[in-house]
Amino acid sequence: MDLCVVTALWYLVPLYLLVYLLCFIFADADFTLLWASLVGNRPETKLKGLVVWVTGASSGIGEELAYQLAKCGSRLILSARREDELNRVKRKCLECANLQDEDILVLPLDLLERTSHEAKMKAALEYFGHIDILINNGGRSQRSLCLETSTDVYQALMDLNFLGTVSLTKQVLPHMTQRGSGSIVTVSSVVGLAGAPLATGYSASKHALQGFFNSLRTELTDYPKILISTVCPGPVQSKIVHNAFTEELNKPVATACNQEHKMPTSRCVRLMLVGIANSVKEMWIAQQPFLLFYYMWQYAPTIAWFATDILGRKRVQNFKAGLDADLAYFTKPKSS
Ligand SMILES: NC(=O)c1ccc[n+]([C@@H]2O[C@H](COP(=O)([O-])OP(=O)(O)OC[C@H]3O[C@@H](n4cnc5c(N)ncnc54)[C@H](O)[C@@H]3O)[C@@H](O)[C@H]2O)c1
Repeated sequence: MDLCVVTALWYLVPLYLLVYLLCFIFADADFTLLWASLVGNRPETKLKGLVVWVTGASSGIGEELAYQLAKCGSRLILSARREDELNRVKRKCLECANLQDEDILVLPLDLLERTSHEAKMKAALEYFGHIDILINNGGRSQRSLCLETSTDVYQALMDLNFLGTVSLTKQVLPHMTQRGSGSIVTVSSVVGLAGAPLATGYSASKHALQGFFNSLRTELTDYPKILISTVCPGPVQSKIVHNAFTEELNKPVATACNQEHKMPTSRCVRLMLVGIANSVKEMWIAQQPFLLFYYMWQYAPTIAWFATDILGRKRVQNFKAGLDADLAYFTKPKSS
């Protein structure tokens, strides 16, 4: 081989690896999604005018989805249980975007009341005539040790996060297969791919969603214009810890401290919209060092087990010491 080529390779390969490493250190999403955000379709172009149904739109990620979708010019169906909160979100959408009152339908919905979902679907169709995108976002997390957690809590987590989502999806899907197009986007979690202590039931419900939607996607290969997408965020600023289940139903979380160390909600939602606009089937969204864990779980599970055992032990110790479980990764345990 020519000496010049060998010398060039000698310098280029480490340079390539260095660039790759730097990209990875500063990445906050998987490379497909980051690539789409650099060179792919812009949500402002692709989502304009589409009818998007968002569940869990009264706070956190769902609320931010409403604002960013409104700015993209999407028409919205906002669902959650509290109508007054949804009206507040609607008002803010109208203030920040160029939409008319009739472009946003407030449709209160309880994911647990599965018998009401058919009527909600009818109401949505009567209003807009069709649905382009369903974003299954509503859900609750968990902060409790398995040994102390009542089976009722596990039942409630599966009823809400899994069956509630499946029920609404089953209402919307026939409409999309009839039209031959549409997107069903489901907010799963990093714990839908891996496991985390204090979240055994939550993680199980998100794994169930992953299994359901991964299977559904392959069942729908005759409908190439229907997108089934799952979003797997790591820690994101929202009310999720405050609203989490504990060891007993109706027992509130004791310590939910500030969320500043987590990914800003606006960044998570921007990446989600980029993913939807570019038909990304699975999105990994997390800041480092959490993003590293997704890759380890995917490509080096033995190393992932080792690392999660160390972090998991610390998380449990801190939880028992009365510290916020998320923040506890970055702080020393205190007994008072
Ligand atoms: N914030 C995070 O760190 C994080 C990470 C991974 C995944 N997620 C997922 O993101 C989604 C949104 O959560 P968030 O972080 O915005 O939390 P959040 O608590 O701020 O919002 C949850 C939303 O779900 C709604 N909801 C709860 N129970 C409902 C019911 N029975 N019927 C209808 N709506 C109901 C709430 O009213 C609220 O609007 C959830 O599915 C959650 O599992 C969040």
